[in-house]
Amino acid sequence: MGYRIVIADPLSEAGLEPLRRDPEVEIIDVSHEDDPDALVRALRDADALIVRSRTKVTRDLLDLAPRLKVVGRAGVGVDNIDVDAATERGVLVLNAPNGNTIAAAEHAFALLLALARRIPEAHASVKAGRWERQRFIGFELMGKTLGVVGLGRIGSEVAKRARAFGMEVLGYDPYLPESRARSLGIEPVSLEELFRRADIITLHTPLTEETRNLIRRETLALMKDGVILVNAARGGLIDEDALVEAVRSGKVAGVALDVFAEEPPKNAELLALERAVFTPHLGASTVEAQENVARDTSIAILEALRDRPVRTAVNLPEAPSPEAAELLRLGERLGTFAMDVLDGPPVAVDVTFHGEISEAEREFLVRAVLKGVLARQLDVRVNLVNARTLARQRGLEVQETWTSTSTGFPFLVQVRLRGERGSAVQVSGTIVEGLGPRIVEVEGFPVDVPPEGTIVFAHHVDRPGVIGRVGMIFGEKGINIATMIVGRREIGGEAVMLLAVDHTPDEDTLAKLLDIEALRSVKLVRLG
Ligand SMILES: NC(=O)C1=CN([C@@H]2O[C@H](COP(=O)(O)OP(=O)(O)OC[C@H]3O[C@@H](n4cnc5c(N)ncnc54)[C@H](O)[C@@H]3O)[C@@H](O)[C@H]2O)C=CC1
Ligand SMILES: O=C(O)CCC(=O)C(=O)O
Repeated sequence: MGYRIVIADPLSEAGLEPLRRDPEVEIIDVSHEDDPDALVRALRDADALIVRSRTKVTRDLLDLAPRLKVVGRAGVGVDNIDVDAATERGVLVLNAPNGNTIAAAEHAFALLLALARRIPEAHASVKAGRWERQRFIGFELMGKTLGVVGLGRIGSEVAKRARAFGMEVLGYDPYLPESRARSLGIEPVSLEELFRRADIITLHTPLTEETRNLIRRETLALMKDGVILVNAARGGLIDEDALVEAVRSGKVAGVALDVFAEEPPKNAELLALERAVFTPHLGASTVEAQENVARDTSIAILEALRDRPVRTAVNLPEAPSPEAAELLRLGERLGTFAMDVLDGPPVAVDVTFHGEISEAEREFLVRAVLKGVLARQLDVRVNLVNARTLARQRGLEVQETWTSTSTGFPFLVQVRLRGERGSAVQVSGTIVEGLGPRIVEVEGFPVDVPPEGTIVFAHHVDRPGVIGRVGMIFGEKGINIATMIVGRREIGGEAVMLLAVDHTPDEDTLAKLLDIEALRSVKLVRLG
């Protein structure tokens, strides 16, 4: 089965090489089409969509792509993608966050140096035949204090370069440990202190509700008179009207912008400012960065299409380990098992983890369990991306507990699915080295079965002859029993039976089983 991958925005041809050489991939490149319907037509049977920043991946656009599995952003910011809408539809969103870090950091410096040495104006003057050496007096970076807001990939590279220029570097990032800032030679400070002390402020945060209009009248008022501002992150971080006022009043002595609230910018007052340097969102526009992000996105898209863990997923936590696939299989099958055995619709899932299991593994397992529970009930595609969202939408309560109590297994995942009117099912599993996922407990009875294929699950009373009669019924129907596991707590007491069968028994066979007096209930579990 091939994959149809739509490319909506121009990307580096060299970076697309992993897709071009994959025999299973068909590329539909509409990036140079003038007709806006070309994208709509291409999306009808697309498996993946790759964008840079031009294409807006809206809820409506996603509705036109019923087969879409993944959207790849060849860059960092995903603010051109409606990630919530993608998540609801089970569409994975991924980005390429590492490939353009250096390009963006160097561009922030290019902007700052261009502003400091008045290069754009001086260049224009020379081109116009003038030689105005007295007009273009700049300022040096050495000894100045740079305030870096956002100390992630780009912010920390900017800080490194600033140190090399002999600048003192202050940094503000509420999500980064102070020790990390210090190890980069950055003095961690509050945002207010950064605003008060910095000669030059450069922004490197994503655009979020918290960072929108980070630079506005009130925050500008805190800054030094004659401050310099650089923004190569997102236009929405600055209230442009407030900025225009501050530049006109001299509060801000210069501004260098690569990004604008609206792109291309329409704010004539902003564009008319002197002591300003503007570029048309070029931060990531180097040959190297574009090749990097296109390659990283191509590789990640192929991983996603082949259901392999993706490190740069935006709406899915980072895959926990190379063994993630086994964990996912275990979680999903425990969910399916519980769902198939439960009487009536589920109202709550309690997932209890015992032993050594990381936070990332727990998150993946919970999503996998929910996927197993929900896939039986819903028409819509359920996957790890939308499992939590769908559970919430359907009012399925999810409780997670993690205890360090030893169970004899390195780790154990216990799923308790609760239904209406007090019904409940409990099933636990683990991964056994060399054997893979195993179900090791059902309804409090110890068992040991791989969560595979079709399983007949029965409650019975531990009496002689029951197992023989069950075997006979299957034999008469020509159904081979691959494995039979019986769990009991005491001789002659309540017991459970799990029979892995090679063919799915029909209703008649199940009814015959129920005729056995000692058999209390029989359920068919289909684990795929
Ligand atoms: N001009 C261009 O072409 C490019 C622009 N960008 C922009 O730069 C931004 C940063 O990119 P990276 O450094 O790669 O991202 P990153 O995720 O590595 O770093 C962002 C940092 O901002 C911090 N942050 C979040 N909220 C904050 C707040 N309220 N105050 C202070 N810090 C906060 C985070 O903790 C994180 O450390 C991207 O989100 C994107 O919008 C990225 C690449 C190219
Ligand atoms: O694709 C581009 O050039 C924009 C880069 C960018 O802003 C990002 O990666 O967030």
